[in-house]
Amino acid sequence: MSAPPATAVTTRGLVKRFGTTTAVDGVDLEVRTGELVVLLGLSGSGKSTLLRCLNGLHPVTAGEVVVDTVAVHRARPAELRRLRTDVGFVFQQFNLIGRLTCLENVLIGALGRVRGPRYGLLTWSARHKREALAHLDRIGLADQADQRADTLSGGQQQRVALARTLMQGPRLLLADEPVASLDPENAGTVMDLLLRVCREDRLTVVCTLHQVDLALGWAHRLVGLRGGRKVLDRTADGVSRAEVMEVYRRLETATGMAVA
Ligand SMILES: Nc1ncnc2c1ncn2[C@@H]1O[C@H](COP(=O)(O)OP(=O)(O)OP(=O)(O)O)[C@@H](O)[C@H]1O
Repeated sequence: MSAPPATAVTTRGLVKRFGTTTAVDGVDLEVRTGELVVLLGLSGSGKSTLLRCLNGLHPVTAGEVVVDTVAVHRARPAELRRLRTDVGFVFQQFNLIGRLTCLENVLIGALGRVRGPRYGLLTWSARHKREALAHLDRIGLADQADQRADTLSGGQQQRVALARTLMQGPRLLLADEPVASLDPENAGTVMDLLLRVCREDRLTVVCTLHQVDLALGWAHRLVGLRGGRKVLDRTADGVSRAEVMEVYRRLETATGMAVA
């Protein structure tokens, strides 16, 4: 891809329905290149669905999604496959292959960039191995390169998962509750790393979180969803906690009952 445009992600009137459930309801969003945007909202407010619409994991029902210069909402399967090598995805559950070493797991991130399959460490070039080691070094786990992934702590596994995603060479990184299963210290370490790749690589990060304090501490911008609609879109600078907590105000139904 050529030089990235200043806007990394644009959605216009994005709607995603599952049967009769409207998960995302007319969301307009602009994410600038190099920004760390956190999506907040109650469980079921549409955060994960919105994230998955950005790389075409969920086809959209209506509206537009543009990532870099790719119109995701009308992309053909081959175009979507190409896009997904430019868009990394970090999941809550790490999804490492436990019996493989950390280095082998990170190398998997490069599969989209090489021709043909790879079976084991010996089939990777020295250049790829050096690159994978450099990513492990960056996340502070170079000395664990030869250790089986399933022997690491949750926090360490999530860092390896991040290194694997960086190995992909993405421009956009989508992270779906990347710290939900981590203790506060490890959660902070992972958020630090996400912010660092934003700053140093000008990588754009869109991340869902449940912890408002982490969002306030690390995000450049906060986007709040309620019932699939965008109800907050503010730079984190100067935003008050009370303002953010409004996102979590329960929806009032016609009968006065509170629902999420
Ligand atoms: N694959 C699916 N099929 C049917 N309904 C879905 C599907 N994925 C999400 N939904 C529904 O869409 C709505 C939004 O869900 P989504 O997972 O995006 O919310 P969320 O804000 O990410 O929630 P959480 O914080 O619990 O992960 C919910 O009502 C959910 O049940």
